[in-house]
Amino acid sequence: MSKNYKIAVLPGDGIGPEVTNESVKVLKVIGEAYQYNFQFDYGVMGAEAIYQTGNPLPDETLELCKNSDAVLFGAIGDPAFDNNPDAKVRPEQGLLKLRKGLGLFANIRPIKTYASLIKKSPLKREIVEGTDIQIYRELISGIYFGEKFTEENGDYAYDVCKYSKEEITGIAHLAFQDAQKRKKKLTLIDKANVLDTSRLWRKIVKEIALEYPDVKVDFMFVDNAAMQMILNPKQFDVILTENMFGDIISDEASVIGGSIGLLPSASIGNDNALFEPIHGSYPQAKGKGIANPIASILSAAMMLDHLELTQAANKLRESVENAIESRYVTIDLNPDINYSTSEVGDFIADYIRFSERSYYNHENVQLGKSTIV
Ligand SMILES: NC(=O)C1=CN([C@@H]2O[C@H](COP(=O)(O)OP(=O)(O)OC[C@H]3O[C@@H](n4cnc5c(N)ncnc54)[C@H](O)[C@@H]3O)[C@@H](O)[C@H]2O)C=CC1
Ligand SMILES: CC(C)CC(=O)C(=O)O
Ligand SMILES: [Mg+2]
Repeated sequence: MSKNYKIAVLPGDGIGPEVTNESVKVLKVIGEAYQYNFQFDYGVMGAEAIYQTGNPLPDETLELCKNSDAVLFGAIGDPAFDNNPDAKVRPEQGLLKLRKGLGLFANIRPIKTYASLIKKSPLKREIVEGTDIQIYRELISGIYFGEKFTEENGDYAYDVCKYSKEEITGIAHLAFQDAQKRKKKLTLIDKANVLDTSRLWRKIVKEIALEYPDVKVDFMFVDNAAMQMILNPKQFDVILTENMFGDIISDEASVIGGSIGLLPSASIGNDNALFEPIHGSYPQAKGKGIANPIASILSAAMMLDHLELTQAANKLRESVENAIESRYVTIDLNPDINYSTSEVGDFIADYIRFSERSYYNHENVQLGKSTIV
């Protein structure tokens, strides 16, 4: 009997719906090939939700997510709000409220390279080749969640950065446990020469490190880390950092692989999990069919890992690698060939179909007839 999984799908704004469509497309094929019953329930959020309901995260959307096995999220954001400093309600508030409401304290962002894309990076081959980093970004505290104030005359404003021991402890343990399975190195990125919150991070991470004696810990100021990330990214194994530093450092790290359109993430809490590309809504590309869907599809693979569907997760990653190595990619990675968002999704879906024997038999398709593999 096939197992049921309830997946909440929040496509969001800009390119969010286009890239999320491709993830749902490939997940449907995975479901058929491996006999998993994925039920996709859609929710509205972001600018789209503001236009429809006045609220960037309607209660029904949060409830839908809470009652699901996992959430697949696209992206939110709209220039109508970005260009209006007086907007009282913003799409981004919906995303922060969603992360907080689901208790998603750890955002995990893997950074890696693909052999055929090494030359797409603006950095030298010897710098990027073999990079393999896991960034653990705290996701529901820090300056994005502290109190805010703007004076009525608009001449004065502040955002407060706060952290508690509990908020640091949960994600730190996850990062140390991952480091134990990897190269056993953890770098805390902070600004402990200036910020009290960073000094708290250092103190707590040093205490927790005693429980993981096999993991080598080092500390790096974020300004230096920004430079080291593009000078010598291979020095990093697991990076642990607070919310805003992790946001910025991970976008910077996307130049190593060749495009931010490749980078997925998992946002993990005690009771819920959400999977999202690290990029935003890229509004300039909306509706053009040029957005790279791979960040979203690899986020779906992280979702399969989370659901303990490891074989399917590995198949999905293999299919993405096949598309990349076959140069079947969007314009950000190949301006000469330039496949569309949905063509890349189709290619990945077809690879799964044609490489899964059970699916062949099921569909009565003759083995060896594929033009794709
Ligand atoms: N998680 C989320 O929903 C996020 C939302 N945003 C929102 O998105 C909007 C746009 O923000 P930006 O700063 O321009 O960041 P962005 O990540 O949307 O785009 C920055 C640049 O990255 C590249 N890019 C992004 N996604 C791509 C994809 N799938 N394929 C190929 N290239 C891609 C494009 O060159 C683009 O100009 C804003 O409203 C912002 O608030 C920004 C970051 C995260
Ligand atoms: C729009 C922000 C709230 C989020 C962001 O940039 C991110 O999570 O990468
Ligand atoms: Mg970001």
